[in-house]
Amino acid sequence: MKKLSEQKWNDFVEVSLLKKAATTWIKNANYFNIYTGEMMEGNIALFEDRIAYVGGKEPKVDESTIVIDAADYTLVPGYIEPHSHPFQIYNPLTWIDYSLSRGTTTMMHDSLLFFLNAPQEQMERFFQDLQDSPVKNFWWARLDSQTPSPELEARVPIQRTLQTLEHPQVIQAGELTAFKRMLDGEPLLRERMFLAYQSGKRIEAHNPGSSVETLNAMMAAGATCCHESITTEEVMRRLRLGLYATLRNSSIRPDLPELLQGLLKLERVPWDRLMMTTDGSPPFFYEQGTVDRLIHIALDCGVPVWEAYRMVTLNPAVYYGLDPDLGGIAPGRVADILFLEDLHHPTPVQVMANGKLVEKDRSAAQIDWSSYGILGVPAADWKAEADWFHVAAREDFPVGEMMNAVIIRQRDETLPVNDGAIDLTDKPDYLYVALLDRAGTWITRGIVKGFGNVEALASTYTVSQDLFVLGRNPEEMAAAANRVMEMGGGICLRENKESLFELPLPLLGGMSEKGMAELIDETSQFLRLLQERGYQHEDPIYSLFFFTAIHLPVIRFTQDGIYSTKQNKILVPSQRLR
Ligand SMILES: Nc1ncnc2[nH]cnc12
Repeated sequence: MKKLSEQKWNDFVEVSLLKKAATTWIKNANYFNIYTGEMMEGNIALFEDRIAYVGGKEPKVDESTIVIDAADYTLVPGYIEPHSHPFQIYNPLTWIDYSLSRGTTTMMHDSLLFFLNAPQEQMERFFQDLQDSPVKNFWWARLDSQTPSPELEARVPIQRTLQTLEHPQVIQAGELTAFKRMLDGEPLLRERMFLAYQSGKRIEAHNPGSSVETLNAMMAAGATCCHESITTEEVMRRLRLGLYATLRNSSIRPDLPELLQGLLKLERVPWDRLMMTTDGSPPFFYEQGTVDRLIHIALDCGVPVWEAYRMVTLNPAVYYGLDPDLGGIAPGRVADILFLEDLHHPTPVQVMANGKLVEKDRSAAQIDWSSYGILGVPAADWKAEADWFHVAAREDFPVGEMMNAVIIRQRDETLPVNDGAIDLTDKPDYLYVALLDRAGTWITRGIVKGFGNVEALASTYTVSQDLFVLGRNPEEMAAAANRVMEMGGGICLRENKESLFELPLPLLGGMSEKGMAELIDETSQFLRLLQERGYQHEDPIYSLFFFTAIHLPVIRFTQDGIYSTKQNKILVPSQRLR
């Protein structure tokens, strides 16, 4: 956090001594003391963006002091999202803006999108320019790309990891999804992890299902927190070893209620080592709120009020070493203050960030994304054709069977054949799928079971940044792929020879510039359309995103072909298109 100049610091101390006029006076304040769990009454005096005084006395005022009567409200500190992926259809600006409207005043963001797409200088300039935002934005240094694409991976040289770790806005390293490769001794990952360890910054692990032994090794390597618990036992396993645990409620892992109910059965809950996150869900998931919804859920589960608020304010501030500046309504802290109806309604009526009331209905700033290296999808000089999507027959084809939205198991099957190609006519729950690069030079073809019954769906929204196409009708799959490229990236669902749904994603083929409200409507419609066509998992948007991610088991679609994470090998190779 920025420090005050000596002059400002002196003025600040004078305001706190009640000798110099406050710039803002919040009077009749009923505020929640996050340090003690007490409701307090009194006055809050600000000097510019900071809280100078909290107590029973009235501050000194002058004609320029802004006076806010808070008698009708309960005040709590601004919320902290400790684990944000700011690029899931929304872009960092629209995501930050929406989160702010729901009370989040500090965010820790994944920088993956910049790592993979923007040069270091442009990424750092973006970090810098975002400092004018009312939200305090911090970043993570990504240690692995999750992508099987060697070209993308090559954009994160070791020097870059080091430079990023040294950046003052970068508060942690991780999340390390490739933990197994790191523990197995893969030199590049070991080297990056060592840099993270040496930096002294927090290191976010990503260890689903890991044993005590694996967690031991992760902690020896430097990990300090993990957000991957899906049972109460896994939460406790982390806490017992001394890790912080972040409880997750996301579109693909809406685990929070169960985790909390399990914790509440324990004799003693180490609440101060817990945080909560929404883990970068797509827009439709945020209709009822972001961090504010996490508090709602916690209160509904019977979590004591103090603990529910602490997990998204003081605890993350302490964990990240920011508590002298953030996480409470207290002298010296940044004036991030939420005006609530009462503690049982965590969605704020009014948000104050950096000592200023946030205008309602403000729209996110417009910026020239290209100046930060965030470009569109280049126009295609190729057209997909139906026969690109015919899958050559073979015995025991490794069909990918979706176990949930993102976990795909291998199911070897000999499928019906017509003219040398797999014929799914009598297999309504199966789809042809293909991954091709945006330049139309290679293609990986496969079969997926359990996504539903769609004629054609194409998406540039993928971790590997290629084009993923799936469906039952190769003609229409070609049309959907071509349409998505014509749109300059996005998602297109086709049926009966027309587009049923189109979502242009002009930023890298993965993000929109539209505001959150619009994106909530559009992605809700997409979810509904797919559910009507038999999609039974939680989130088709994450399904599309993660078909190409290699940190999830088992069948993944990559540039080299259909890949098994279990066998660590290509099962069906890709083919050149031209
Ligand atoms: N590992 C991950 N990478 C990118 N986005 C994510 N959203 C949730 N988990 C993610």
